[in-house]
Amino acid sequence: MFSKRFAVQLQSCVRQFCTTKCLTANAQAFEYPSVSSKLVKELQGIVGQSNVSTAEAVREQHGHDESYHKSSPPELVVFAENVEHVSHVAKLCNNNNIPLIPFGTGTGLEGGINAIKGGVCLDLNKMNNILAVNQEDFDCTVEAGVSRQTLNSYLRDTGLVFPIDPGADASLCGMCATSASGTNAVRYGTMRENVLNLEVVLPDGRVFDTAGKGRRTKKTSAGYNLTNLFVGSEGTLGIITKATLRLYGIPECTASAVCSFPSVKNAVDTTVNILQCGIQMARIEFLDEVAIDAFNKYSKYDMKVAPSLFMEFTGNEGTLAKQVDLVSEIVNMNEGSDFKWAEEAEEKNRLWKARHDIVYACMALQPGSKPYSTDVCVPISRLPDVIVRSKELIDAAGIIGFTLGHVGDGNFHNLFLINDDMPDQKAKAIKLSKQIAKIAQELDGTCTGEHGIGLGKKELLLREIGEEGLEIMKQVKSTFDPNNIMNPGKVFV
Ligand SMILES: Cc1cc2c(cc1C)N(C[C@H](O)[C@H](O)[C@H](O)COP(=O)(O)OP(=O)(O)OC[C@H]1O[C@@H](n3cnc4c(N)ncnc43)[C@H](O)[C@@H]1O)c1[nH]c(=O)[nH]c(=O)c1N2
Ligand SMILES: CCCCCCC(=O)C(=O)O
Ligand SMILES: [Mn+2]
Repeated sequence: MFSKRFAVQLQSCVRQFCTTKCLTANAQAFEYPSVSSKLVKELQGIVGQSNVSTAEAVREQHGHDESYHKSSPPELVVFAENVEHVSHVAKLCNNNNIPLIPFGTGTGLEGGINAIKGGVCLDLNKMNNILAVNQEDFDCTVEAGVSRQTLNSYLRDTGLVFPIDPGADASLCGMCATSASGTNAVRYGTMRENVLNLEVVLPDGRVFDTAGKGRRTKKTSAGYNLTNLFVGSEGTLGIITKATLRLYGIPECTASAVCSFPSVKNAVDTTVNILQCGIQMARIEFLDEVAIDAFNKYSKYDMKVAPSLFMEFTGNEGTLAKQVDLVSEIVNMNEGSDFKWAEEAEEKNRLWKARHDIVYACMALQPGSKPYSTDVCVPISRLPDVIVRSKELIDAAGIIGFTLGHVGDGNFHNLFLINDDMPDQKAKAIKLSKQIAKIAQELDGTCTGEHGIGLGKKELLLREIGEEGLEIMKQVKSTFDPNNIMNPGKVFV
């Protein structure tokens, strides 16, 4: 008798053989079988007919995120309503060797959802219940489709907030999957520091909780950190169906300010000085003069067109005043000027919304274009060097590039606008972003602080962690996903 394990291995060899044959016969074919009409019927049997769509418009909508990557629609889209749906769909795809791509809200910036190997897109938006808010314990549990703004609206009267804030209203489990962050990370950390537990469905249909069922402690030393294995896994290991997240009390007082500098270096040096003095900031964001120009035009501001810092201070009345005085001194020391304060809640919200809208502000300067953005992160002392060098490279390439970022974390972006009619511009953007990522890596940094690897940074991941590191990651993947059906073609070269 064959053991079950041997049978699985044999099945996998047969598949590989068939795949090779299929590819030789037809260079256009995916390395996976197409979804058959029998499988469509079986999927309909699991989730109901109305939750399976092969309509072109629906497939197209699920074939790309907000990045420049060419759209690759899945063969069909399945809408899951509960974890049982997810489990049965995963198992069926796994048994038939069909690629399965989890879909949050499609706001990713690295082509994470593009179905480059065909298969089934699993849309989780219908799983949109907020399952628990434990006010005394500062945590909550949400289903996969709940977005960060929906959660924060729900929390409005509790005095609590979930602070991780990518510019888009992304799904919270999508944010887990990309290890997202945003302007608040300098104070609250990224998704990695704020996820207490995840419910995950593996490709074979097994459902498990990464920290153990119902666990929601701030600390744990119990075994391997499976929670953080899934944070940043970009849909390549399993489907995250629930997340238990940390919440925070809304600070008693906040104040926001902007100020301008004569050069990029002055602005970035200011950031480094503030952090080196141990001043706890809630936000320190940088926008260069090119980005400020777009910001003014799109959001109707009249800031000086110069490298600028956007800051937020939090505390009580006493501590806030002290922090503000210290920061003002550091800003003056670095020749900063034009301090403008936003004190009313409405004005503060307008300022930070405008900051979050910056991608759209830049895109409005060249309608019809797509954003191509870098996302490097370096140790804070290296930040002035890498930002100045990236801007020099952009100027030398003769392309418009916007520079901005979460400089309080050593994380920043250069944004280039890409248009199909401008292949030259695209080639320059690709070359520049590789150069900038390599500079960051040489300065002990990473090619992605928060957007992930997706399709565009696979080579850079190899460069960053080396052959051995990548091989170990692949071994981890094959433990969870031996048939390589979970979001194939992403993350790994
Ligand atoms: C204007 C604007 C501004 C920003 C950003 C985007 C845009 C359009 N982003 C990027 C984006 O919002 C971020 O990557 C989100 O985490 C993506 O969440 P979605 O739900 O949209 O995931 P989306 O559906 O795009 O999927 C992203 C990846 O996660 C996987 N995935 C999604 N849901 C999953 C699940 N439940 N289980 C397993 N895998 C899943 C997908 O398969 C894919 O690989 C960002 N980001 C950031 O970190 N900081 C920022 O400041 C910004 N700013
Ligand atoms: C130049 C900006 C592109 C960055 C994309 C969005 C983002 O992460 C942000 O911080 O804004
Ligand atoms: Mn960002």
